[in-house]
Amino acid sequence: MSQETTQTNQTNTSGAFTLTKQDSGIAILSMDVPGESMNTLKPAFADEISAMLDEIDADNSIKGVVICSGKSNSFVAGADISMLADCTSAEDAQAIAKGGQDIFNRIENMRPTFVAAIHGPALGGGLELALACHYRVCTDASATQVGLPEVQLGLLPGSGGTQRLPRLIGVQQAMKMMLTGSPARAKQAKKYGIVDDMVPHSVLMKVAQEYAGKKKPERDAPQKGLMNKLLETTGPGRNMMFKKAREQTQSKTKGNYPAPGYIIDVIETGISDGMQAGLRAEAEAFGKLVMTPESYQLRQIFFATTEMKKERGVEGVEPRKVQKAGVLGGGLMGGGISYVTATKAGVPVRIKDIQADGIAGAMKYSYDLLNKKVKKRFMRKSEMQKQMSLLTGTLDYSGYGDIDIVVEAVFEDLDLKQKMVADIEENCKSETIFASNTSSIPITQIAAKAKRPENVIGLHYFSPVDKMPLAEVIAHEKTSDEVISTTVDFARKQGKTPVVVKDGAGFYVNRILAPYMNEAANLILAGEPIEHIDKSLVKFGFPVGPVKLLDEVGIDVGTKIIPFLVEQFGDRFTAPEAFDKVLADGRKGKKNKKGFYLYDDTKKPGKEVDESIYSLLSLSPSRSRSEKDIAERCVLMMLNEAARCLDEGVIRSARDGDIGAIFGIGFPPFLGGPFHYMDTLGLEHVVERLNYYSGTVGDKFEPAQILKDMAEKKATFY
Ligand SMILES: C[C@H](O)CC(=O)SCCNC(=O)CCNC(=O)[C@H](O)C(C)(C)COP(=O)(O)OP(=O)(O)OC[C@H]1O[C@@H](n2cnc3c(N)ncnc32)[C@H](O)[C@@H]1OP(=O)(O)O
Repeated sequence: MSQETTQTNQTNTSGAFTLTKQDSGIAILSMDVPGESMNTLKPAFADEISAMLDEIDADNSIKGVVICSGKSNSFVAGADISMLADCTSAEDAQAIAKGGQDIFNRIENMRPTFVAAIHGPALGGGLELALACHYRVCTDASATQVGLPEVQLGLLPGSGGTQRLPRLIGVQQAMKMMLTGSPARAKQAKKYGIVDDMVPHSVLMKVAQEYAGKKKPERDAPQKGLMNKLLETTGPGRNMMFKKAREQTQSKTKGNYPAPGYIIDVIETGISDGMQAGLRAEAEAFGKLVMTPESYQLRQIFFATTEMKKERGVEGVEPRKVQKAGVLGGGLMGGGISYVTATKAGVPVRIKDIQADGIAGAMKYSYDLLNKKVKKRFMRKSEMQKQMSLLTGTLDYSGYGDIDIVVEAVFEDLDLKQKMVADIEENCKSETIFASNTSSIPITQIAAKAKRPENVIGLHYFSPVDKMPLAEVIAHEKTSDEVISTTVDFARKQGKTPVVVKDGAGFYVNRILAPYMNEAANLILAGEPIEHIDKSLVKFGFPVGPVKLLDEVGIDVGTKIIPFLVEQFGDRFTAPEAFDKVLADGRKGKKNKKGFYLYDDTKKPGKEVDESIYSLLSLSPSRSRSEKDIAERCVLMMLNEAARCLDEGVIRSARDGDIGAIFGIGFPPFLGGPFHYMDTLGLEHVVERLNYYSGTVGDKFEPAQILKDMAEKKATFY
C-alpha cells in the first residue's frame, strides 16, 4: 500500500505488524501476515499487537494512528477460521473471543485517534477491529466489502461486533447484517454509516491520515426517523423489535441453526444491560457456538469451497484464455448465462437466437438486474452501460468467427443440439469449445456426430443462473483436458463453484434429486397431504419442499429427465404414473400457473395446495406419517444415490458431492452435505434404515454396495 508520508523517522516491525512513526504525529500501523495471501487474526498476535500499542501509549508525540493492511487487495478477512478446530471446549473458544475483545477495547480507549483505512475485504474480526477505531475510511473499489459473516459459519461476531455495529448504525440494520452475514459494498457501507468516508484507492492513506489528525468524533444517535427511534430507544419498541426478529428467524431457520438466536439475544443484552454485559454474553455465546456440530459443518463448507477455488479441473493443465463467448438461445437460461458472462467474467457475449425477440429477452434479463442496482445506487449508470455494451445479438452466426467458447442453452432436443454442434464447427474456430447446458441429455450423445468431439463438454447451470452458485462441468470420454480446464476456469470467472462430474444421465445433481422427488410423489400417492410432505422437508432443512420445487422448476422440465435415468440405471428411477395424469391435465407448475399449488384466484399465489389435484389423482389425503418419517424416506433415496455416484466416479470426491448437493439443490448446509450427513448418522445406521425401507416399501431402497461395504468396515467418507 502506498503511504504518502512527509518524513518518516522510525519503523518498528514485529512479525505481522509494522509501526511507522512520522513527524506529522500520525503513526501508521500496518498488518501484513507473512506467508499468507490474506490477513487473518490469530491469538498468537496478541503479544505483538499489545507491544505495539504499549509503544504508541508511551509516545506522546503520536496524535493519531492509521491501521491499514500491507496486502495489496485486502484489509483483514477476520479471525483465522482454521484455528477454531483446535478448540476442545467452549471455554477455549470463549477465550479467543475475549482476547480479541480486550485488544479492541484497548484501542477504543486509547489516547490517539485511531482510523481504519480499508481496501478490500474487512470481514468478521477484521471489521470488528475497524469498528474499535474512531473513524473508518474505505476505498470505492469493487474489492472493498465490510461485513460480519460469522453467521454463515454458524457463529456470531465474537470480538465486539454485536455491540459496536448496532451502536454505530442502529440495531435493525446491524442485526440484519449479522443475521444474513451479507457484507456491504463500499457505497452501501457509506450509506449505512459503517464508514465515515469512501475515497479512491490512490488517496486512501492521505484521507485516513487527515481523519487521524482530528479529534475523536461525538456521534449522533444512529436511529433515523420517528419509527426507528420508537423501535430502538423505547422499552416497548425494543421488545416488539426483538420479538419480531425472533419470530422471523425461527420461521427461516426452523430451529436448525443456533447462531441467529444467539445473535439476537446478545444484541439485546448489550442494549438493555450495557456494553460490558453485552461483551460478556457475546464471548460466552461465541464459545458455545464454536463447539456446535452446525458450526463444524459450516466451517467445513468454507474450507471445501476455498480449496475448490484453486482447482483447475485437470491437475497441471493450464486453461486457455476466453476473450469472447457465444450463447445459443436467449431464453431464461441463456439470459442468465449471458448476464454472468458479461457482468462477472467481464467477457463479451454474442447471443444467437432464431428470433429477435429471444435476443431482446436475454438482453432485458441483464438490463433489469443491472438497472435494479443502479436504482438502489449500488452501481453507476456508466458502469451499467459498460456492462450492457458487452452484450450483442445475432440471428445468424455473424461475429462467431473469433469466439472461444459457446454455451448452448436451446431446447432439450438431441437432434437440435447435434445440429448446434455442427453449426459451431462450421462457423467458429477449430478450437472453439462447445459447452452444452443440457440438464438431461448425456454429453456423449450430443458429441456423437461431432467432427471434433474433444471440444464438446457439458456446462450445467442451475436456475436462476444469477443466483445459484453451482455449475456442473461434464466431460465425456473424448473431451480434452485443456477444454475441461478452460471450462472450469470460465465457470469460476462467472462466479460459479464448478464441480467436475462424469457424463451420464442426470450427471450428479439431478441424478440424486430425481429419486428424492419421486419418493415425494410416491408419498402423495400413498395419501400424505402435499403441504405435510413439503413442510417435513423444509423442517429437515431444505429451502423448499420437493413438491413446491417441482412446481418451481416446471413439472414438464422436472420429469423430462426420468426416461434417461430409467434407460441407464433401471427401475429404481421409474416415476409414479400419476405424473402423466398431472401433465395430461396441463399442469406445468408456476410458469403456467397450474400445478400442485394454486397461483390464480388466491391471495397467496404458490402458498396453498390446489386441492383439485387430489380428485385428479383419485386421492383423499390424510396424515399418517410423521414429519420425521417422511423426511427420512425422501432423504435416504438421495443419500443412497449420492453414494452410488461416488462409487461410480460420477463425482470425484465426497467433498464434491457435498458441495454439489448444497449449492445445487440446497441440501441443508448445517448437515454438511449428503456425505458429511451420512458420516454423522453412521453408515451402519444408514444401511439399517435403507434395509428397513427396502423390506417395507420396495427394492429401490436396496442399499448401495459401497454403503454396505463401508458399514461393515465401520468406515467413514471423511
Ligand atoms: C471473533 C470473530 O468475530 C470471528 C471471525 O472473524 S470468523 C471469520 C469471519 N470471516 C469470514 O468468514 C471471511 C472468510 N473469508 C472469505 O469469505 C473469503 O476468503 C474472502 C471474501 C475474504 C476472500 O475471498 P477470495 O478473494 O475468493 O479469496 P479466498 O481464496 O477465499 O481466500 C484467500 C486465502 O485467505 C484465506 N482466508 C480468508 N479468510 C480466512 C479466514 N477468516 N480464516 C482463515 N483463512 C482465511 C483462505 O483460506 C485462502 O487461503 P489460501 O490462499 O491459503 O488458500
